[in-house]
Amino acid sequence: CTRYVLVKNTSVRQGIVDAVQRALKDPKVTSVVICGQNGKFCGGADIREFAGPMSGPPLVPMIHAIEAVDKPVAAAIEGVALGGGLELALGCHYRIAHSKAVLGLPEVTLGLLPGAGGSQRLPRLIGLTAALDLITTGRHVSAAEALKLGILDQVTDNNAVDLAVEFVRSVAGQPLDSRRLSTLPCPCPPDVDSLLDKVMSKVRQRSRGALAPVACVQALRAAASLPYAQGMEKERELMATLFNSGQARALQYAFFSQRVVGKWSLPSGASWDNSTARTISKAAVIGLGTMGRGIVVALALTGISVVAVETQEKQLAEASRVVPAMLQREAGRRRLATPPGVISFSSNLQDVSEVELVIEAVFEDMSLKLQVFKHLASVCRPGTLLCSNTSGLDIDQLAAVTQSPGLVVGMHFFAPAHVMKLLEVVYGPRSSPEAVATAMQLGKRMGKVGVAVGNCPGFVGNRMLKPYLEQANFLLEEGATPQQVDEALEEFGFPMGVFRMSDLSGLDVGWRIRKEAGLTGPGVESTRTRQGRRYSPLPDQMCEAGRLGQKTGKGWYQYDGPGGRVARSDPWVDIFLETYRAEHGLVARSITPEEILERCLYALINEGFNILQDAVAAGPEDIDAIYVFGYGWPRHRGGPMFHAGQVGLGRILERLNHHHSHPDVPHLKPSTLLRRLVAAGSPPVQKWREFINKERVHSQL
Ligand SMILES: C[C@H](O)[C@H](C)C(=O)SCCNC(=O)CCNC(=O)[C@H](O)C(C)(C)COP(=O)([O-])OP(=O)([O-])OC[C@H]1O[C@@H](n2cnc3c(N)ncnc32)[C@H](O)[C@@H]1OP(=O)([O-])[O-]
Repeated sequence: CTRYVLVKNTSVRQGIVDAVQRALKDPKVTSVVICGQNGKFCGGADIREFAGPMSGPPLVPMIHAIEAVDKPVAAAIEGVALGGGLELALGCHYRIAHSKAVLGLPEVTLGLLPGAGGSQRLPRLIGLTAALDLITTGRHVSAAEALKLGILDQVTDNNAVDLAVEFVRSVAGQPLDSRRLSTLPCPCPPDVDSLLDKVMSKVRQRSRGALAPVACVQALRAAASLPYAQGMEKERELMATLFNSGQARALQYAFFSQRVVGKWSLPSGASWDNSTARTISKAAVIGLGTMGRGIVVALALTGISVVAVETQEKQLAEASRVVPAMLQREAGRRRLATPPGVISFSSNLQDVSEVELVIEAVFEDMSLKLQVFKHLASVCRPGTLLCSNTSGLDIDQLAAVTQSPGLVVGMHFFAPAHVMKLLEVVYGPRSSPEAVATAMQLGKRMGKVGVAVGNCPGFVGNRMLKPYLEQANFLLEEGATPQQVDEALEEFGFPMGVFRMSDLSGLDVGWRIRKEAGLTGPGVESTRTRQGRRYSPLPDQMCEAGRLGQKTGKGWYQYDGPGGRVARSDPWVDIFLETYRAEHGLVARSITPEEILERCLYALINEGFNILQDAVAAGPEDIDAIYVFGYGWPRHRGGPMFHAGQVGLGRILERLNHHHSHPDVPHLKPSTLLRRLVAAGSPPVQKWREFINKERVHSQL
């Protein structure tokens, strides 16, 4: 028996072909074990190879060659068997794994489908129903689940390679026909067509407009209805369609962006690889409203002990009841490796004197936050990191009231804080690299996608949201309905349009921010130009009419009472808009979905370019990760900045100029950076960082 250690990408394929050939020719070899290196079987194809021509032997015939071998071949799976890695294992006659191994066919998350026979072999092994679940979701399964499903033959806590060697020796000489998956029928339920139709409508609904999940179902339909060879032809056709699609490129960009943002850097030169993070074991959360409770749970899930402080007795009593249940539910769902941290509840800020990090999550009111930070500065021991969950207020102003401004950063969570993956880590000019590194590391421990961003009103996500919402409101003034705007955005791929989203989060959230900014409220003149910019008072008037969204049963839509979830159009809103337009002499015009997307999305993208220009985000990947993980941007479109590259920067610039030139559609003045990139020939999004850094060096010279 010969062990062949393999590594990923072209050299893997060549190595396997050579090894199998040698094994076949060598009469002393009775059986073969294929294993990985350094405790990792194979993570699948090298995604970086997709951009260029594939070299080396193709995967499909290589796996067929293995399956056809007349000596038993076992895959010894440690670490991961994902994508092409699992497809390789499915071509083997047996599969043995370590109990900690993870398996899956995640191609759909990259805009692809299992293109090396996985869509045809897996359903023949575990049945159509189970294969539909794994392939259309791309989810990973543990070794235990894989054993239960029938993917694995044995699982061990000991050395999987040794067990595979012993096992495959024991079956040497036995017939292999029943082990060659491509020769087996595909086990299907009696109502196979209705199952496939049901799954097809589910995947279409789950990620609207995404191509890969639909193709996965089509490939599995082929597995269920065609002979293997024809099924493989169908898989090849579908893969060819997906491989060069914009969605595949967008999803592969999103895969790498999620990792790029972890390699953060600050304008000061501090970065992930030259800064030291402090490991936190005791933390505190101040303010136990919805966000504070979620943050307490997110921290405790990492094993950190948490002091949860709320000065309002009623709020504290409710949190003391609700939070443990939230923690128990979430801990059960995640099968934690370490037990959750202990949570203690208190109404006394003095009780945070021994913690290493505090996250303030009180009401979004600067005077209140300043009070809390002043108090914390006097209570906490020196060296304690003080973080704020503010969604856009000035971090540096908070830092200024403490003795150690270097230890103040923003940790902006997104509701629900224990579920949403995005975390904006906001550094002020005085934030130390240690504070940023510690917050980023803590975010990673919480399973978040942490993005380091600069301190400005709204930081990155909410700063871009502002012009996006403005344009949506302007479109209502000009003749659109909330349904039309939402439908255009949902057709683009957002799970919820902007007005449905406002109803969900509550119209009063934005109203409070605009009042805090002096844009509306008692004593502010109700004109359509405020602070020098066109302003739409529509949302304010909705709030003044008590229409706050789902919480009041009425907002841009109507619901079955307060807390209702099902949005229905409301004639009251149509009359409200008609009356408003008449009052202001506005004549409604018909507005196309294309204009809605241009006005909303290009306004958002343009602000993204301004953010890059201001160095508030280090690169387009940071902005795209923020929008994919925090704002529902469809992942199969990569993110706003990636999308801009796909539309064409010249086109974006031309449309912004077109709309900006219209006297009644201001604020779409193209960003200088956008203009510079177009003038430089519109480099691909992966090159923008270089361009920005080079520009910055020139501008400082
Ligand atoms: C024919 C076939 O049908 C089709 C066509 C395919 O097979 S398509 C491909 C299918 N395979 C996948 O989808 C697996 C994708 N990878 C993962 O899920 C995870 O990586 C991991 C395996 C579970 C490990 O997680 P990790 O947390 O320990 O490390 P990491 O931080 O994620 O990754 C560590 C480093 O490795 C890089 N990396 C990981 N997987 C990669 C891949 N498949 N290709 C290229 N680079 C990869 C990653 O960018 C990072 O780089 P850098 O930032 O260090 O420069």
